[in-house]
Amino acid sequence: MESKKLAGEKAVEYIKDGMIVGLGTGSTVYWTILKIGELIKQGLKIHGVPTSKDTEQLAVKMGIPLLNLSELSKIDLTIDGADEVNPRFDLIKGGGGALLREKMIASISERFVVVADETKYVTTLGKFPLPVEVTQFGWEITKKQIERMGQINPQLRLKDNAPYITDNGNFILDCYMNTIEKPEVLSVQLNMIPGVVENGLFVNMADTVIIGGSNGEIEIKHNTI
Ligand SMILES: O=C[C@H](O)[C@H](O)[C@H](O)COP(=O)(O)O
Repeated sequence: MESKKLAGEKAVEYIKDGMIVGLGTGSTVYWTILKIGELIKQGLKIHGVPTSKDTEQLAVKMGIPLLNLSELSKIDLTIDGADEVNPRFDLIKGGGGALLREKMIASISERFVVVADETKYVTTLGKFPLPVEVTQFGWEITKKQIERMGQINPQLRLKDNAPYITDNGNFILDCYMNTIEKPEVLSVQLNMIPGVVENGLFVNMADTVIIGGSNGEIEIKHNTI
């Protein structure tokens, strides 16, 4: 928790007065949102755009004024967590089920800052099962089509013994693979399957990655690729 807090709180240094800030989802960016709440009490003026219903609730609780994505054409800065990050600034996201809104918001952000603890930084993506958001309608067929791609084992995500339902009313297939050699290829292939709404690969989208270490140190990596 301490390394998540380190990374999460550090990210507020990228926020400037007047910015529109995309607010990610999860237990690392949680610390960013709490810190933003404190700064707002001290006079910081920003607007947030939440990437999930959970984040919306937390942001409201912290007194962060919010904007709706549909009112905007761009976002100054988005801060979000990740399940895995590789040295090419590719990410796996969606462990908390928020991948679609997160990707939509990151895609219109001028700067995308990722906060993570050191366990998330890996040489090759894929140990963490890749979340793929699919329509409820015909999800079994979508699952079969993903299986047919080979070396992928998609499993319907469950919560309390029932299918997990995203904020967008869809299901999630967690795809077990072990290694993802070419995230840029896999991402396109998955999104071409009818019934796939979005996948959790964020290919070279991060501009900055802030990594919190268990030794209390913070490492900041800037994307120059
Ligand atoms: O859907 C959830 C998001 O992609 C999260 O940002 C990701 O799962 C990382 O979450 P955490 O910081 O809790 O590990």
